Amino acid sequence: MSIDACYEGVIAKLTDEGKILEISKKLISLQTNSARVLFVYELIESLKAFPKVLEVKKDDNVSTYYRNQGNLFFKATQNYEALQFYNLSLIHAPLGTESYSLALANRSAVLFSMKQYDECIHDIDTVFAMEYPRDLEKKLSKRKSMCENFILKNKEVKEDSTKANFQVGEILKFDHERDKTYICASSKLQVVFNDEMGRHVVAKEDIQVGEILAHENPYLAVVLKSQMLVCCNYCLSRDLNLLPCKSCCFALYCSKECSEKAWKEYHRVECGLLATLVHMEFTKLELLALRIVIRARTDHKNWPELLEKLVEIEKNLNTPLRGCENLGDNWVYDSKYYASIHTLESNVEKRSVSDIFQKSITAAVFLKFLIENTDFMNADDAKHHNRIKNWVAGTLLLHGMTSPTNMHGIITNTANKNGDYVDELNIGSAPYPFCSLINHSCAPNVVRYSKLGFAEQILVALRPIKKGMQIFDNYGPVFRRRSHLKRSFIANIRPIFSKLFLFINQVLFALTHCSKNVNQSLYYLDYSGQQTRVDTS
Ligand SMILES: C[S@@+](CC[C@H](N)C(=O)[O-])C[C@H]1O[C@@H](n2cnc3c(N)ncnc32)[C@H](O)[C@@H]1O
Repeated sequence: MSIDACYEGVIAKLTDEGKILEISKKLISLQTNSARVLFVYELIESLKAFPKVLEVKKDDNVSTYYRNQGNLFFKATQNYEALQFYNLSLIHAPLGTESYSLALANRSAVLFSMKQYDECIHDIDTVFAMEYPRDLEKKLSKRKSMCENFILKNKEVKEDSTKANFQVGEILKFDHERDKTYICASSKLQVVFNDEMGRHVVAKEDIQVGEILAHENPYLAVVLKSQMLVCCNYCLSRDLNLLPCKSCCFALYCSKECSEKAWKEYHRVECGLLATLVHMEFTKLELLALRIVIRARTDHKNWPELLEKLVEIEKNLNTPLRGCENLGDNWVYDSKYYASIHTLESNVEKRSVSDIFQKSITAAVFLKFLIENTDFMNADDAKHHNRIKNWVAGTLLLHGMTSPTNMHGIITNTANKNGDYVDELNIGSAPYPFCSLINHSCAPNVVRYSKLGFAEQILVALRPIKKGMQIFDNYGPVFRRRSHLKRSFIANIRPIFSKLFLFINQVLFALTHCSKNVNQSLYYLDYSGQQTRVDTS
């Protein structure tokens, strides 16, 4: 059952029972997010409408099926499809089995055919480090030595391009003095507040076109379903040597480090739920809300430490320290700390009942999964149980509301086989708490840019910005239509700017283009392995 079907099922039952008005009135009367979610939770329970959690286990037969699919594509020299089917095969193979080695060995053949020799050797070495069918040894050793020969031949060319990439990295370096509180931002910017604009960012000094104004990493990120087979599930880098989570069939990582960080920060809780989360088609914003709540807890030693921190965060809500973390002698606003995420705008008072009801259903379903299928809510001390349940319920809804208002899509640029700019590609979504303080305009004066295959964003001045002027970003076409903007920029002048965006993207693409296995990103399979989209350029 999808989450939409769950929502529609609840509405249909309430309509049949003639209870829609009564439930809406009750929901409106509730004052806190936790009260709303716990009310909806009881309602879904009474209607017996909670979905069940699915279990998808690693399975040799499924792995073999996908490996055979990969073989078909490989034979047809459709390397990118073959690679993704081998990744599906790998992700479904129980660790240490023959299927696991074969998926890797076959992927190394694709990498060889794609002339990705370092990556090919990497996969072969991974196979050699495991128990593997001995008849593979001769073939893989031969492939490895062919790679080594090619690498030796190409060494000179590679050294030249490394030099060029290094210079390019220097060009985009953010070396301006940083603000002492908003530490990812230039000291030329200032965060201010007024009733009309909420929190917003203004220029403290004149800013030139092209100046880098901020360089921000996200608090965490969610990779899009369509990109799960080609991107690291933690850092979103596109990598040809991804390795799967040992337990679930949904997460691939580019390194042990990413896999361990993901496990510690949220995957330990999410791992057993991912099959259900993918199957139920939760949106990236809903998944972000869940992941943020989990990470908020794992950022702290235990529940009491988090609950104590929340008291401090709430105390600062209506002060200039909103969202800041106390580092002893200094307060900083930094995406590393949950305070910056907890305090993002939720627009709760502008939301309709049906919107709040829908978001409360999602929150209640997440809460149910966390209570019944994970140990997330377990506290050592029984007296905290109710507080924890209330907090998790309310915070799932809070971030169900902050996500659509604040999250940024992570867009990467793609190249064709010749390395020329082709298109923009959406790979994920993430909270960037500083970038989220920037208001929207159809005539923006800054643009956000993600380096190829990375989640970090840089903020670049699109026009000269005079001291005192507000910094404006363009949130995209949907936001423009929102009626609650107090100052609306009605004229749709995005078409004028889109050419400029394209140009800037192309320039930045050219500057940041690196050879890190990202060029073929237009080729992807839907996670199910059923759909293919092939770039023909
Ligand atoms: C990403 S936040 C921007 C920071 C926000 N002003 C705050 O106080 O946190 C987006 C929200 O800011 C407000 N906003 C964005 N652009 C605006 C504008 N041009 N005028 C007034 N409010 C705006 C809307 O409430 C919107 O949902």
